[in-house]
Order: sequence, then structure tokens, then C-alpha cells
Amino acid sequence: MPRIVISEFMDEAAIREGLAGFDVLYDPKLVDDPAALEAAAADADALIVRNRTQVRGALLNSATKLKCVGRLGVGLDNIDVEACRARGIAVFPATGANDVSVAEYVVGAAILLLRGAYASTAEVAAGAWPRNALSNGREISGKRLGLVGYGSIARETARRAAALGMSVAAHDPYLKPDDPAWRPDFGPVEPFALDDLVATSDVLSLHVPLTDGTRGMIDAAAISRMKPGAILINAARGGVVDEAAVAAALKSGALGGAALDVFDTEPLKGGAASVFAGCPNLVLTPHIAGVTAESNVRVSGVTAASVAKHLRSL
Ligand SMILES: O=C(O)[C@H](O)COP(=O)(O)O
Repeated sequence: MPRIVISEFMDEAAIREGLAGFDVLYDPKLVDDPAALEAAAADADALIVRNRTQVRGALLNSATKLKCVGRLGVGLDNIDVEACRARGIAVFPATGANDVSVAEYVVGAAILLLRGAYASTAEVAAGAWPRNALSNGREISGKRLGLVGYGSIARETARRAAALGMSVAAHDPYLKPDDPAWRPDFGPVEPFALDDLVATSDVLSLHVPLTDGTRGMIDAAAISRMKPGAILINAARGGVVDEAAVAAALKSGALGGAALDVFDTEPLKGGAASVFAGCPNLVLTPHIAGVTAESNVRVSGVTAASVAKHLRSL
């Protein structure tokens, strides 16, 4: 009976129903115990991981029977895809299954950061009335959303932003100018060069994987070209954005707000965390934009189905 090792959290109904008939080891703590994970992987026909398990090096070497990797998400930067390809190990991302969660995170963050009024709880509860200070909040309607990368998550984000009255532009060098994705049913999404998108967006949201080409893409120079008071949202991958440059731009008032869900090092440690101390209008979240109760069910179901189908086909 093929053995499946699951090293991070997954919807348990998807395991029961989608992986019935397989020998499943489900231990979400394995990701934090490399020796136990390598030992478990030695017998594994399939591995199912989220983004913390590093499927490379020692782990891949110990997994001599491995036939496939199920990825409970879309980013593949924690998997040595080349090494898997060379060994004939199939890799299955859960493409599309968490699009809505990320899109809602981005639009929610944009509304919250443009308005700037939701951080007054402590003051109001204490009897203060900071109404004048908060009277310059901005509407999302009429603003320009710039999407860096225009894949399926960005398209769901564009649909929601357009429904709220935003105009939408995107930069995606991999998408041909005549691709129908530029003309969705809710109105056009304008293809822009990256520099133009950065310079003209009221809300700039990142939707690219972390690659050699995207690392450091939104650095201090790019941030300095953004519109005064613009909002930056990164729910893609840490490393695409220079975190210290974001913090400096928030403190100087050049940026009007930022939401960062992903970081170069997760969790933030020591110096990296202190960079953000005292930044106004900043939302930091623990790589959760794509993870909701609903998306966990979808992502787990899709992944279980891909892995089960592959193992049964052998
Ligand atoms: O790549 C993704 O889809 C996100 O990082 C979320 O994935 P995860 O929850 O599986 O890490």
C-alpha cells in the first residue's frame, strides 16, 4: 500500500475521504523535526507539504521511493522543482484553490489602509475622539489598482477591485497583449510596463513568485517612484520587496500604508522585526492571506485528489 507523509496542517476530512486506501502518516509537527521528517520520508511514496517544509537537499535525498509531492498552496519556492524533475518526481501545486482568499485579503487591506480609521479602537475606548485626525481617510472607489503579475490570484483581485469602482492595470511580461485575460467581463485591465505601473498606482499589489528575476523587484528605488501616499500590499513572497525600504517609506510618509503577509525570513527574527517598530498604517500578518477555513478545504481536497490519482496511475 503506497505511503503518504503529510508534514504540515491539512483538512482532516480531505485526508479521510481523498486518501482512503493509502497508508497515511499525518503529523503537522514533522515540519519542525527535520530528523523525524527525513526518517518518515525514507518510506514515502508521496509527500504533502505547505510552504514551510523544504523539499530539497537532505530531505529529497532520504526520500528514495518518492513519486510525487503535493503542495497545499501555489508557491513552489520551498521545493527543488529541478531536482524533482530530474528524478521523475511529480509536483502538484493546488493552483486556483486559494485565489479567493488572497484576493479578499488584498481588497480588504486596501480598503482598511486607504481609510486609515480602523486603528482608533484603543483611543476611542479610552474616551478620546480623534475625528479630525482621521477625517482624511480615502475611498477605494476611483483609485487605480496596480497588479504586479496577472495570474489567477491577481485576476480574482481585479474582479473585486473593479466591483468597488477601482480602475485596474497590471504588469505581466508572460501574458501576450492579445490574451483574453486583459479583457475580462467586468471591464479592461490595462497592460503596463512595470515602471509605469509603479508610478501610477494608488494601490500596488504583488502577485509574482519569488525567482531570481523578482527578488528585490520592489526595492528602495521602486518605492521612491510610487505616488505619494500610495499603498503597497505584498501577499506574494517575501524577498520580492525590500522590507527596510518599506519601513523607511512609511516612516517618512512617502508611502501611505502597507500590508505585508510574507517576509524574507518567516517568522521575523530580531533585527528584521525591529525594522517595523513605529511604522504608521502598517498591517503585518503571518503568511495567512491564502489560508482560510474555506481555502483549506479546497486546497486540501485538490491536493489529496492529485496525489491519489498519481499514485493510482503507477
Ligand atoms: O503558496 C501559497 O499558496 C501560499 O503560500 C499559501 O500556501 P500554504 O498555506 O500551503 O503555505
